Amino acid sequence: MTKRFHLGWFMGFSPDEWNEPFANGGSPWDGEFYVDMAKSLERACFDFMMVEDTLMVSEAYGESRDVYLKHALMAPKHDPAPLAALMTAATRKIGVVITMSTMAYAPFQLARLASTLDHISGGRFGWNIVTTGENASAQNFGMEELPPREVRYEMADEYVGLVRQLFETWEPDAVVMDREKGVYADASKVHQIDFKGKYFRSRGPLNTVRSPQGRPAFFQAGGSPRGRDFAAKHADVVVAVGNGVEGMRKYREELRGRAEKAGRDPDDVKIVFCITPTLGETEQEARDKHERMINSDRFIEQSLAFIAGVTDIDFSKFPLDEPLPHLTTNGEQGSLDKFAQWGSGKTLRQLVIEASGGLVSSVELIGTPDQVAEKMGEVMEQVGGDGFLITSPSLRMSRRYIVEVTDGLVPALQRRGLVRTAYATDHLRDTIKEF
Ligand SMILES: Cc1cc2nc3c(=O)[nH]c(=O)nc-3n(C[C@H](O)[C@H](O)[C@H](O)COP(=O)(O)O)c2cc1C
Repeated sequence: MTKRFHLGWFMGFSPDEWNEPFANGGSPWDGEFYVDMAKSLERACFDFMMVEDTLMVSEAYGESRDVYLKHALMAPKHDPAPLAALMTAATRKIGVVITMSTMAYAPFQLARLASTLDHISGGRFGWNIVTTGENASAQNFGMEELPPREVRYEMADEYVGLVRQLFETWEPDAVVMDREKGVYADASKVHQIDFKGKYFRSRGPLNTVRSPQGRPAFFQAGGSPRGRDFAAKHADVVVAVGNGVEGMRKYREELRGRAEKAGRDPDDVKIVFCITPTLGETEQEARDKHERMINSDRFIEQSLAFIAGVTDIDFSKFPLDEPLPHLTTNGEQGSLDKFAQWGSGKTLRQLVIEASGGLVSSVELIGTPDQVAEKMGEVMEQVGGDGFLITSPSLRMSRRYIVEVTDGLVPALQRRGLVRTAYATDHLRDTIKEF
């Protein structure tokens, strides 16, 4: 039997497509657009959707907010937690994962919110653990600048240790609702933790009932060696942008090795790779679409502003037709490395065109649904697993693109036995572990 792989979708509570011929409106703030999307993805049996998040209006490109606001790039971006509640209320099986930064929430507050959302979703909630990589975000939370990556992950390790303990403060049978004795919860089964770490303290217990999954599914995207160790230690699902098939295979092997060193069964850590398929009724139509996108006026500016936003490097300073000098960042080094192709001698313009649409594609997938499905199957076989995280090539969602995937690509994958055709379990962590 063909080995199946997992499908997730990566999106943000950001403006949907607003100025293209098949735009939807650009003001999805009541959540309805994304609720519809969640229903469509559930119909297509996606394992989960993951809502990204950042906490600033960037000024990284050209030291100004202008480009970001002009293109609605990385801002506006609304809070994913209430959206998660709406999306799960409208669905029954699909997992909903939101990004919350260890910099932004007090551990108790995050544990409480995650527990509440796990209840509302009936056990389908996931937390994408990020440490935040931009100074502008840190400054919104009262810091002068972002702590160095090593410190951020040291803090995050302690943070996750603490919230894990908070999730355990209510034993599974703590709520007894004994009418005769008039007891709602058995106090002997609700525990204080008195956590005193280097960075965080919390007394506990949590004031929410133990959630259906006990704790949410943990997602993470470690790119640096330190980040990968963190992912290998904590994550149920690691999301990554691979550098071609070989890069994906190596990343997965390496991460599984780290998980084993951390004392985990590597099969308990699923690795899913970002892709941005471009689909058409014919291969030529798909290629034309792709060409139109990369040759549009705004493409280069948007791509550079995006990579500037996640690396805190001002890409407006570099000439477009010369190679980049070697650069490092306290932000997303992995995204920078993938984008810059160090040593290739390529000009900045060539790099942008090759990154083709948001820097988040692990392999190029352009063609008819059948062609792309076939290639996805081949790639997964070579990589070894465990799935893909789809996002749109323009990083904007449109109903048209969602339908191309749910009614074109997914059925083509299902016909090949490569993805699920039904949900077997109710909880997100079980869905992820099913294969
Ligand atoms: C697919 C993917 C999604 C990510 N989503 C977010 C996000 O929503 N918010 C955020 O602050 N960082 C996000 N990141 C950044 C990661 O959390 C991480 O910082 C990055 O991969 C670099 O790794 P490092 O922290 O080990 O340097 C994402 C990364 C990837 C690859």
